[in-house]
Amino acid sequence: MTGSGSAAQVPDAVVCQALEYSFHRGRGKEKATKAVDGVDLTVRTGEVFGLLGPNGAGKTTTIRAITTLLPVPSGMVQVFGNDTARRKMDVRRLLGYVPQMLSAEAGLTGRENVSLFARVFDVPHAERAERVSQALAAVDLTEAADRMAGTYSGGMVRRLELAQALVSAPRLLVLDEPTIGLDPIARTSVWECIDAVRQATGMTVLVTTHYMDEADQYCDRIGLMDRGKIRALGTPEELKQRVREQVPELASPTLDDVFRHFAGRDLARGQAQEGEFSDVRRTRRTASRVG
Ligand SMILES: Nc1ncnc2c1ncn2[C@@H]1O[C@H](COP(=O)(O)OP(=O)(O)OP(=O)(O)O)[C@@H](O)[C@H]1O
Repeated sequence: MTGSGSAAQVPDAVVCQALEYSFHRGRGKEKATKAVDGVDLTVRTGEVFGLLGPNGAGKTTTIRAITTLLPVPSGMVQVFGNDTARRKMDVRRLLGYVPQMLSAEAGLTGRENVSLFARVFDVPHAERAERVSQALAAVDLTEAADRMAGTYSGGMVRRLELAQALVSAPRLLVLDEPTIGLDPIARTSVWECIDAVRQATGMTVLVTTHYMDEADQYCDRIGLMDRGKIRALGTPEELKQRVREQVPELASPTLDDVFRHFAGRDLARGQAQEGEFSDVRRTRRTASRVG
């Protein structure tokens, strides 16, 4: 699969074709939830791609398949041309992943946390100290680097987790709800760090979020996901333009209007109806992050 546009021969960062994933439960695994239902998706090399949708839409399941943390029972996923089913370790070497779950250790300093990741990801010993310092500097944690992570604010913890993911110099950074539960200032600083690293390295970023304003401001293209399917895909402006053409009375649609148009319901309603358990789980994750 080659990249689109003029950058021919450069493989796309991610290609998903007809991706499906179901969770089975019950004694005989007879009850199934189809979390991902035929997703076709391309993330172009160098872009910031946002997977946007309410709780339970299937975003996390999709990125867990892309990051090789879930098998792909049906469909195909490639990362920079590597099939995740056949070249799992090659794919993992190309990735940095910041999951929703807390991945920093409170009882270690920021520097120790990042060093741990440098060792796990085989950063050469001779380069390790320098690379750790660079990763901490990239997320503006140089001054706090030798403090215990348990003393960090929620925003600092998220930036520390970014540094952990960046220390192996990934070509693709995958972030699952990177700003969930943060105040607006901390959210902005997380995005500024992501943006600065991307400008400096040309790294591709795949991010899930349900914050429409962030997607609008920071993502080059977005995929609107609901109930396991991609409902619409394009730049924020392209999606708004499609709504303007199809609903002329909406002269200045927001991304919320775009979601409502393509998913047939409000993003907020999707959250309230399907996201209660996720919301509690997420609030707890956030509390443990900050606490
Ligand atoms: N381990 C699991 N076992 C059973 N069902 C699951 C599991 N993980 C997710 N699901 C279900 O799969 C569907 C998609 O969940 P997923 O976490 O991918 O959505 P999401 O868009 O990332 O939402 P959230 O941000 O709330 O995690 C939901 O219906 C969810 O309840």
